[in-house]
Amino acid sequence: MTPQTPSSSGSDETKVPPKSAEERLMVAVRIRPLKSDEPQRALYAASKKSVVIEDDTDKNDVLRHKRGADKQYTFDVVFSENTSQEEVYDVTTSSLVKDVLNGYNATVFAYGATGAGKTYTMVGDPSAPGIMVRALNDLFNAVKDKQDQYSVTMSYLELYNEQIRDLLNPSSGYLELREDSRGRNIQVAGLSEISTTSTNEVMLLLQKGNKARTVEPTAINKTSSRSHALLSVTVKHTIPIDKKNHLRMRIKQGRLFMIDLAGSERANKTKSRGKRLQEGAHINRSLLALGNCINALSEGARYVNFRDSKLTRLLKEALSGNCRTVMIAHVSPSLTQKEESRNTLIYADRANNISNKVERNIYDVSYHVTQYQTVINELKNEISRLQTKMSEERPRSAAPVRMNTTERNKEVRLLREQIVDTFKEQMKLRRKLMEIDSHLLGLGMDAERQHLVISHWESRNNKLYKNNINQSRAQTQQTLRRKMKIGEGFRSADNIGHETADEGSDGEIEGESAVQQAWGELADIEREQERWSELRTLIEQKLEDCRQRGVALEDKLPDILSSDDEREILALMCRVHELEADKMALQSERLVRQHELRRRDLVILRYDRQRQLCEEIITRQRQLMEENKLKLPYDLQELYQIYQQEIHAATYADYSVSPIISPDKLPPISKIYSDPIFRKSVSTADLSGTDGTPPSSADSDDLTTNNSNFNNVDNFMGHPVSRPGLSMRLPPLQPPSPPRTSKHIENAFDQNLRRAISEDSIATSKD
Ligand SMILES: Nc1ncnc2c1ncn2[C@@H]1O[C@H](COP(=O)(O)OP(=O)(O)OP(=O)(O)O)[C@@H](O)[C@H]1O
Repeated sequence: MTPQTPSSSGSDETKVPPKSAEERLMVAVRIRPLKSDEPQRALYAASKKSVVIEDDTDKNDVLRHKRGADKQYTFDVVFSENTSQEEVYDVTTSSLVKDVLNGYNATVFAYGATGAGKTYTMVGDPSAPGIMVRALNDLFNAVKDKQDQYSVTMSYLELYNEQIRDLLNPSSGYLELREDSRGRNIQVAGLSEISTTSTNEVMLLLQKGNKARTVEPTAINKTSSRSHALLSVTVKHTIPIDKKNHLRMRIKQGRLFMIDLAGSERANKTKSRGKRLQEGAHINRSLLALGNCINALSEGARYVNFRDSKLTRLLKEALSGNCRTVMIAHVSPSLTQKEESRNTLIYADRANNISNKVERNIYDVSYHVTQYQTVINELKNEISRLQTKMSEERPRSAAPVRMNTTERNKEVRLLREQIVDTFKEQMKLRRKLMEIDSHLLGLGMDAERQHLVISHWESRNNKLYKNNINQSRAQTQQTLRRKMKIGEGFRSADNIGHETADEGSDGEIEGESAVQQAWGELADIEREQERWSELRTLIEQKLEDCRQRGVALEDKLPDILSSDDEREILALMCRVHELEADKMALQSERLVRQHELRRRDLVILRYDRQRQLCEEIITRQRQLMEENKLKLPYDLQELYQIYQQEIHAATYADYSVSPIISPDKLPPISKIYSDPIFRKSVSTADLSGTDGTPPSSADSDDLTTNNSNFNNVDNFMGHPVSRPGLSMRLPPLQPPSPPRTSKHIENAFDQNLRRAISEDSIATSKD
């Protein structure tokens, strides 16, 4: 079996992989060392890729021994007992870390029976840190000096008895798993997402989380994890697309899940009773659900039931979504654990057949969409801070004793009102900031539009433009500005681009006045941008002041409140923050969708332009052929025919949704019918049967002069495809119209493009 490790794209950002690639799950097996109380071995690594379970039949019983041979399993990689933590990390996870930095999702999960070494691999100990510590370390080192571009957030949860607990904030109780109606977009509501850029802080958080995890001794493992633990780190890399004004951003977002599953166990072996027994049952049930999913996925089932347990719902993306996944199956070499090891290897072997579609999460968003995200992150941070405050045991202050109840209540009310007011003001200022950003975005788009007009003009009038954009642009700009200054009309301008532009032609005059206007507007836009940027700085300062006031007020709380009051207020504030964050998340999601739709509109417009140009070229070429009575090669005839069918098929499809396109509209290529050369001999009656039937080749025989077969449009274009229920009539002849030049098409395209851009700016500024 060829190992197909999750290929790392390294840090080379120019290498853009295919949009989405099918990738097989990587399966590694790690064998833990035998313990002193495990005298007999049943399993060993036969090579770097294979593991053997020994047959335990009596070696002297020749017949039975022959029947039950040792069983060998092959995997992407097998780690023998003495493999170091570093090697395991390097082979399985270090490339995933690079992938995550490049915008991919990745998961590494440890699977296996209880006591097989999963927690050792994932968490490790201080002298031999495991994958989680090493991965976090590498991630933070990679972004250390680029904190302005990267944001890193982490969360850590445990799934214990089918209940989700936040390991970074254990006092928050059980959390809910939410997903949309189609079972996608799975999220844990209320889970703290801590954003940090400090490696030390993140290590402390990890330690804190590990301490909070439910661990109990069992007969098999003194430190048996009774829960599944999921550590998630999200890395967001924001790169300005427009380096000048930072209004449009490209975001690469990758997420790394590191999962330490609880181990499957047999109650009689673990000697579990009571609570332990119940835990074991839950663990086994969720692992059984995981096993079922692995089975179904490995067999290529069309429907896989992820809904059987929370574990499988949480792992859905890793097993069947957009994610590079590595499974590290753990086995004990001990004879006493042979059956458990065999089961693990069987599942690992099946998992080898699972593959995922992996693609990079890169999207372009306008600045204010990222702003929403910033505000949401800030609110989430505040929630975490307040929650930590709530869980801290505070010494009771002397103040409540000094004050009587009425005084204290009055003071508490006042403080609460002040805190809520400051929060409201903060939200108002944040929204104001977003409005300003939105306006700046609109201005940026306006500027882009003007640049489009200018560069269009430049490209038409200045050949240098393509070879040396900057020089050419600066040159054009300088010349135009000089002319504007001295009030010279563009009509009388020299040939600015030193090119062969048609001086005096209507199009040229139009173009010149448009470019003059564009420069004027650009100057206005720049002034506006400056004004709004100043206002933004002012509001930002106000927001910072307001935030400081809020923190100062919160700090007053311990002096005035008894612990219960304080908790109540903090809980209330958390709720308000949560609601605001949820609202913002919804708004930003809506914006992202709108943005995506608008982007697609632009792409469609571009395709449309290409299509129109192709039609123009084909029609003109056909015209030339007709005029010169050229014989059409057979393959070209065929291509025309396919094209004709394609156009009819598209027209048919469009007709069902769009009332604008009539089914009997002749495809643009057939514009040839209206060309003078045809008009001479073709009449409407010739082309369109009154009964709505397509014209036969005999009907159009008159069209031909010499090469009747080749010049007969239906012969070489094929008959229009008739569809049941649709009468395919050819349209009446169009009155002769001047041929549409590519310039006309471009103008129409530019108008559409401009419309789309201005709609975009209107929509964004409304948002
Ligand atoms: N590769 C290894 N090298 C040295 N010691 C190991 C190794 N793997 C596991 N151990 C030791 O074996 C014991 C059990 O390991 P661990 O707790 O990681 O198992 P587990 O699979 O997580 O079990 P459970 O599912 O019950 O939590 C621990 O004392 C651990 O230190």
